[in-house]
Amino acid sequence: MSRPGVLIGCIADDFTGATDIAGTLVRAGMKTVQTIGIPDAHDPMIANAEAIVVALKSRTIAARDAVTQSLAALDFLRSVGCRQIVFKYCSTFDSTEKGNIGPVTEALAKALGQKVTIAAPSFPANGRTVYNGHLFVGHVLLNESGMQNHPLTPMKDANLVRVLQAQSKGAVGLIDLSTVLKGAEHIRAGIEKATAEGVSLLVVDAISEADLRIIGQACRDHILITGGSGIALNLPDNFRASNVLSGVDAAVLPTIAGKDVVLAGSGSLRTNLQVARWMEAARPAYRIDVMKLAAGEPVVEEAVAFFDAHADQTVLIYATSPADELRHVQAAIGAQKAGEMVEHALGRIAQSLRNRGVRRFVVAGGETSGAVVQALDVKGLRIGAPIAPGVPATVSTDDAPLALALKSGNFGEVDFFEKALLALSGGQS
Ligand SMILES: Nc1ncnc2c1ncn2[C@@H]1O[C@H](COP(=O)(O)OP(=O)(O)O)[C@@H](O)[C@H]1O
Ligand SMILES: O=C(O)[C@@H](O)C(=O)COP(=O)(O)O
Repeated sequence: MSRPGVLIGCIADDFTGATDIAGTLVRAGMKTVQTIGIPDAHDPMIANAEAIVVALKSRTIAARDAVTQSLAALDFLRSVGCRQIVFKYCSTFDSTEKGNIGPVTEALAKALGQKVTIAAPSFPANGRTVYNGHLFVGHVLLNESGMQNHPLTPMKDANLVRVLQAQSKGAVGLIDLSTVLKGAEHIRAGIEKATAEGVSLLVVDAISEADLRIIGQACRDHILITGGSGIALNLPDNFRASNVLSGVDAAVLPTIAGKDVVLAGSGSLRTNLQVARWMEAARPAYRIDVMKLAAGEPVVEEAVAFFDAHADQTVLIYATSPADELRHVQAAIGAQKAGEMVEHALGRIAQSLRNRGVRRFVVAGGETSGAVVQALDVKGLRIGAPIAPGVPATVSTDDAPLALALKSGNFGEVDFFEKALLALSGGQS
């Protein structure tokens, strides 16, 4: 069988989200490459890919910039022949008050000539489900899950129809669970009916992977699909059904020798627990004091000196702090500015540590991962086996490869850092 070319192209609005969906496609048996930004169409790293995930850092930037970047990613993906496009955003629908999920979806749909587009953020493996248009995290509504305190994208409303409507020009509707449970034909009929009524965006309920599978089947012919990584789990099946996948084992990565480090810039509840667990085990940890950073003190140099002083151990360098401390810092400095300062500092620290022989990086936080990966000048990632749901091991595609675990703030069990370090060093996680 001749190589069918790239089948699925994803545009991810942050870097951990990108590795999440890339890992999902790999698990589903597709040879997948994650690019950091938009590569050249002839870049050798994408030569044998069946799926390409373009990682953007567009979740919290101005909506018009997010649209421009996403359309450029779309142009690239179409130029290499992608047959289906997935716009991947967060399973907790992270967005600022002014976007960007609505504007980017509408711009992509317009460019692709698609009248109605689904929004399916549900990710049951990580406890994110959508019921009657409301997003739950575990047993609680999104706005009670800790996400209401997110440093950059506080989510204060769990009603996704309302949230998406506030960001969109077109009308937003709902395909509810009772329709999903009746099967793909009923979902298609529901989509057709909504389209006839002038709806152009449809939040779709899903509380299980089985629901997502049916939705994937129902939207087999949609050239654009949007959602979390859960929706991608079954998309490869649509291509498998037409016998165009190579079937090669997609997840074998080389082991990367060198030192390692954990960098945490997420403010999420789960990362706070993971940091606490590290300290309970009395492992070395350096806390980035954001007020000192803002005052121009040499925090980056201190963090690097801390690393040097613990040469025979793995260190954690973190800015992660509980919600009340975060609020205090944000009130003093401003949320956006504080976030940028922390990201910049962690990026510089990552550069210095690479110069000291660090080759394996565990990074917590989506924006944080974006900053670190860009500072390390990584251009692409090969995707390996999962360390936790939504977090695969990865190895950069360059000549001096780095091993990276890019973790969404809220993903992973409390011992994730240990597991990730083990997985990146070639051990079993
Ligand atoms: N102590 C802190 N004070 C202010 N901002 C912080 C602090 N710690 C982290 N941040 C910022 O909060 C943001 C966290 O976002 P992100 O890395 O995407 O984490 P998550 O994956 O949990 O969303 C980043 O911009 C980061 O720089
Ligand atoms: O869908 C998800 O939950 C993740 O893939 C994701 O996008 C993570 O974003 P951050 O929590 O900002 O890392």
